[in-house]
Amino acid sequence: MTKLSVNINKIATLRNARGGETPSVTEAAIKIQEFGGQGITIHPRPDERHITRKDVYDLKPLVTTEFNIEGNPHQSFIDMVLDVKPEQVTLVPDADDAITSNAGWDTKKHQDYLTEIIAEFKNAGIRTSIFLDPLPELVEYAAKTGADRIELYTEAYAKNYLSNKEQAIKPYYDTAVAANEFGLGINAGHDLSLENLKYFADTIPNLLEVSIGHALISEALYMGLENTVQSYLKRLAKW
Ligand SMILES: CC(=O)[C@@H](O)[C@H](O)COP(=O)(O)O
Ligand SMILES: NCC(=O)COP(=O)(O)O
Repeated sequence: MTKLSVNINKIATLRNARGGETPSVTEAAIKIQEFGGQGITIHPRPDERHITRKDVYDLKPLVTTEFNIEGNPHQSFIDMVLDVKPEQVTLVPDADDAITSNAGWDTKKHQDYLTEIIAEFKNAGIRTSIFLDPLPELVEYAAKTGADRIELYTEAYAKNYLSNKEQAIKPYYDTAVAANEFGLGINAGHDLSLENLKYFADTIPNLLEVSIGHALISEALYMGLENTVQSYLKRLAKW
């Protein structure tokens, strides 16, 4: 079964546009879980452009499904995650000024660095996942860091899905096969949508979780949040 973790960064983006509490990030998390969402993902960035440190702490007691915190492991991020203790931390190597995440880790080059950080999270009982481009040759080094999972960075798949979905998914399939061989769990995310999700979930072997935000919150403007969450769950259902 592939779990749906809803990324609520965009709820915070909208809230921050007016500086008040509307729409409420905590209420969104509660509702998404009521509607069937199986996890809540956030990506607190150092400039707090959407999710703030306060949000992270406010959300912790309200996330009764699976709390996934994404981010570049600067010391302040590491300290916050160790303090909050979510179920999962996803390490993403994005520059502070990046508009959004735009690359996975070079796990060969950063193997020692990642190994050290991952050990800290593992000692605290937090599952670890490494954001990774669909490059099978990097999987071996991801496994050597001690990470529990990889998160496949799906922007390229989403971009090329409509023109040639078989070609678009090939590197992801190959990377997933390698991850299965090395005993790594597989998550995926970035630009997944109602349109491109089903083929991805049906093709990738042992896909454990997808985290989806931008498209889901955009689609919810027209379809409503409950209907949208449930439509995603249907795309992930195997029957
Ligand atoms: C790790 C990743 O792929 C992200 O999609 C990310 O969490 C989105 O961040 P923004 O919402 O800041 O674009
Ligand atoms: N890890 C990916 C994520 O949380 C959401 O990415 P997106 O759907 O906002 O592109």
